[in-house]
Amino acid sequence: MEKMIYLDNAATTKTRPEVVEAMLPYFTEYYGNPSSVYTFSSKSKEAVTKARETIASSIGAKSNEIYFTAGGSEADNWALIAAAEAYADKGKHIITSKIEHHAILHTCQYLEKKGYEVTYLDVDENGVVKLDELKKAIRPDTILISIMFANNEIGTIEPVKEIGAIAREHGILFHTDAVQAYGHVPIQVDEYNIDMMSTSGHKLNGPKGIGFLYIRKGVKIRSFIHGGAQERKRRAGTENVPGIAGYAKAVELAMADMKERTEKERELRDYLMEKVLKEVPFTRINGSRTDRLPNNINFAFQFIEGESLLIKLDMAGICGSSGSACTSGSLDPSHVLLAIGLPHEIAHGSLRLTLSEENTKEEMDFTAEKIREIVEYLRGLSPLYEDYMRKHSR
Ligand SMILES: Cc1ncc(COP(=O)(O)O)c(C=O)c1O
Ligand code: FES
Repeated sequence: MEKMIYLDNAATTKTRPEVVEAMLPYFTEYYGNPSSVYTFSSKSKEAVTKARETIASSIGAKSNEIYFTAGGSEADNWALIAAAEAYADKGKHIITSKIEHHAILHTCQYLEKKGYEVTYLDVDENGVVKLDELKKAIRPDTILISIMFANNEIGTIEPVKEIGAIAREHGILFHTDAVQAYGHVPIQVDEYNIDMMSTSGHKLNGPKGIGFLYIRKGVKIRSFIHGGAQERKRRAGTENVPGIAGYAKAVELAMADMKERTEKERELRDYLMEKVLKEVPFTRINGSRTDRLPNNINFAFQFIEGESLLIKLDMAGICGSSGSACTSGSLDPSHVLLAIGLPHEIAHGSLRLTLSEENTKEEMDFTAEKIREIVEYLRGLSPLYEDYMRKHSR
């Protein structure tokens, strides 16, 4: 393969070699089932115990508040469904936002079919949840508030601390989907009043198919997968020992170098963003310019289709992602871009680039140059652009 420039780290990240290294013994050497009684399996059990400690301490939690899952989607499903069931006697109203990941939105729709009521909060033009709307939405029968820590498309970081405080003040459970934020921004569950939190290993250079749900001690929440007694009887199934060991390694590394890593990403990100904004007319940035994940860029290029841009970028060896949905078989653009008020035609011309510390300035220069060339080319084919230019050149 020719040189590839990977700018889709919000989709998934490269597993660090140290992570793979940490996983290997649990496939071939210490493959015992952690639940078995013989001494041989104590190595696997020990790995899970240690991993739980490492992970718990990264968010200021206790080990027995960490429940391993098969990733972010499972943690989101579990948090919402099990909490809804456990607190149904108090009420059946849930508050979330319009820009959540589908793992939350589709679970909410499922709960609506089961007789729950869900309020989907609006966000402002930067994708920030409106706190006054949140306060107004709270009812005596509200049992759960679920708002993401940071958005996967536009990178906006939500006012989680304020949301947590509001939830606490009203005695309502607060869940946050921190899949995009964990390992990229510091998170302490007590400081933010978080009662439940979902994460996923493959978004912070860990393995795929492993995540955890943090559940604060005292929160009444039922088991989600029924069967054996694993995860304190709340999530049955033989533990994914290599995945868990790898996840803990990824967390350890991510916490150790978070500051330098994200500073480097931010610098490269701002360089690319400014360059493209300067060189490509009719371009805007979607999402907050200040409260934003350090590695996220989301451009909207007027008069073009994000999909065509992506395909052309791919031909140049650049991996990105678009806010458009035609790939998922729908003609609607992303629900996130519509929620921040972008008109359809602009939302269609969006491009998400998410960096890693492995990217270089040369890659940013190459990417900016390709974007400039391709956008110019695509606009040359666009009747809308031609129309606009004709009207405005008179
Ligand atoms: C905000 C958010 N929540 C949940 C998920 C789902 O995580 P997983 O792929 O581990 O199921 C993702 C992944 O894209 C995400 O970005
Ligand atoms: S054509 Fe792809 S989403 Fe619009």
